[in-house]
Amino acid sequence: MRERTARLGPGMAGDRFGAEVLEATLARRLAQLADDPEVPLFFGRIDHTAASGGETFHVGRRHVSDPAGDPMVVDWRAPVSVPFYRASRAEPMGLAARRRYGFARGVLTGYEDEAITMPTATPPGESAPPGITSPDADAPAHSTILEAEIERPRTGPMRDIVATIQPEQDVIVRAGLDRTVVVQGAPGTGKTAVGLHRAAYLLYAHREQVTRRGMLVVGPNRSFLRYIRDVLPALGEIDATQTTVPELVAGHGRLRGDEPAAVATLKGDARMAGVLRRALWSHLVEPSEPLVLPRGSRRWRVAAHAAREAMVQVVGRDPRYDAGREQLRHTLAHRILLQIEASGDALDETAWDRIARTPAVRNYVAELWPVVTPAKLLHRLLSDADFLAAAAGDDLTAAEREALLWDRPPRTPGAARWTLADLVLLDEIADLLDRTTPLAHIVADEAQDLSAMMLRALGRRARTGSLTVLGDLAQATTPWASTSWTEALEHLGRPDGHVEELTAGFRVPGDVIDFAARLLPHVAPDLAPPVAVRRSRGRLTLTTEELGPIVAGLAGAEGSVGVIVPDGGLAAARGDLTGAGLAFAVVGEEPADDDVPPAGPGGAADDRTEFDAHVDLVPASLAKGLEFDHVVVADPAGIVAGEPDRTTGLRRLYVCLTRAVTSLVVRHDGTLPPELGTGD
Ligand SMILES: Nc1ncnc2c1ncn2[C@@H]1O[C@H](COP(=O)(O)OP(=O)(O)OP(=O)(O)O)[C@@H](O)[C@H]1O
Repeated sequence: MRERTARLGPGMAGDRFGAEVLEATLARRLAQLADDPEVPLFFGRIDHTAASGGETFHVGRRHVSDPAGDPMVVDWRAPVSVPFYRASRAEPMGLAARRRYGFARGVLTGYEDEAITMPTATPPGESAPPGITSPDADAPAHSTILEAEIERPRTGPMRDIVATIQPEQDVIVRAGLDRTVVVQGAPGTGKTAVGLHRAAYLLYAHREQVTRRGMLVVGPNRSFLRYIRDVLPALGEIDATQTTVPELVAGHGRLRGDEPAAVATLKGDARMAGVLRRALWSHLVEPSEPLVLPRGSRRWRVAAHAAREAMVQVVGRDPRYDAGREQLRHTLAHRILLQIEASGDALDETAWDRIARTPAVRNYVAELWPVVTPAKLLHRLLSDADFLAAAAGDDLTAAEREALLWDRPPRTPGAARWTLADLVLLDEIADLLDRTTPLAHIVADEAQDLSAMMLRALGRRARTGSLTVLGDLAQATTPWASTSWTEALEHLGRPDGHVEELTAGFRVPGDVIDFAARLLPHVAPDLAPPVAVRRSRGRLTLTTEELGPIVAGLAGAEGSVGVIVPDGGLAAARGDLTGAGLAFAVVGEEPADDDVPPAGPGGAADDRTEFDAHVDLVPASLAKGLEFDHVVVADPAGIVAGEPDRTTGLRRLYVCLTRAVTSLVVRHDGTLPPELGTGD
């Protein structure tokens, strides 16, 4: 398929422009077909029963056809592939058997067959088809290939799970484009994986619409986006934009300021939406003078009361603020037009618009419906106590208004040191002025950490589309975090969205879960820990040994190593690891050239990420969403103390303790947070 595409050179096009367009299309197509030789094209096969047509399909990452154009591998997202993921002996979906292939670095290492339907079709005296083990109807299907995939030592950045998506995950992945879904799940239950596979599914199932209108994947920070960035391209999808909330609102101004958590929380409160709306619409001025339009020798007028009536009429249509101004100009122009026509003047069809554009109409309307910019409005709101009080009405207390006001207001909006919460407010104002262009779908990861106003910013970008919202309320570590998904759905403007829960833990082994779950009653009493599906119970070690030797002891381990430290302890830990002669990368810092090997065959130097290093040093605030084969959590008490309050601190620690796939070492100075209950 690649060769065929490459042969279709741009020479086929008629003219130069056509050639350029074709070249761009071919380059895209080639990029989509580009393959990692280590990633096999198929991973499964389904055999239908004779009664269901008896056909056999290989299932793979993408559709592959032979030179004659006949399908050799069907795309995992095609409807025909659904039984591969969902068929069971209880519900065979027409399958006789399912085959799973095992690969190691692109080399086929084995396969296993699972009989789905009892081979009743096999006539007596004949044996089952070769390779198909006779089913024991009562035994749960066990797959060593699936188990090996789950147990495999983790290295490098996140990989896709396309070969082993579980039935309950598949239901979410294939939810329709019109459905907004919240996925609540304990650490390691596959939320991120499911969200990315849903993105890939929607890009496939609604290709034209989703590519045209856009797909956005929103993650908590840049290093997390580097961690997941290979997953969609490995599934053949290069058309999703991966971003963070700060990047999403960066167009409104430069992020330059910081502020107390209480103020940021207040600015993130949903009540601010009403305050901004009232502040904006309070700019309308009641007309006191008539509109006078000189035309030739005559002067046409719209009386002040009639102009007022026109304004009320326009406002009643609930337009965006800027569109309302245009509508008012046209409504007033229409009134003049009627007068001119009544006087017997014949007007052509452009007259209405021409009148609306005259300086007299423009200037008159500009007085009544003044131009407002987001920055000017927010600057005034945060500087002018009376203006804020009027806009706030009963929504904010006097103390809250006091907290919102700047101590030393910048002289101009341009001089304001906007904080992240401010930029999100500017985004809300921009949408009140002019409708934000919506996208087809948004996947929002770690969404529990978003404020109501941030959720609104995402919701308006999916106004005519839908969202996949991923998160875990127990891992909320921002002061403005959600405490309920029902409320979050309200803020997203999707009260009808569904909340699904994933409970099977694919990452964290049993002993490590049991340890981390001691924190749950303190951080999220209503939530249960994941149920580990890993067979290995994992290794858990509590120690007071020095950090350098601990990590040195793991340097020869097969999988990746993550050393999680309090943000404030990063410099010291860096010294410890360097002192122990270890090579490592730091999460959040773009790696230097010689820190990590090139990323895969043909990977350019700037393709490397910190996750290509064997050992990663991780500030606790960036641990969320990541996983490592071996994890060392240094100074748990320091991690808890690094947060503004104890609950947030314990949640941060819960996040850090749940990053390990194989082993967890907790390194402390002799005292552990009492909530870990290690006193016994
Ligand atoms: N069906 C599956 N088959 C194999 N591996 C899976 C499956 N589902 C999830 N995993 C693996 O489990 C690990 C955790 O997945 P993921 O990071 O998506 O979980 P999460 O719920 O987002 O975790 P967190 O709450 O910590 O962010 C990953 O290594 C992922 O590949």
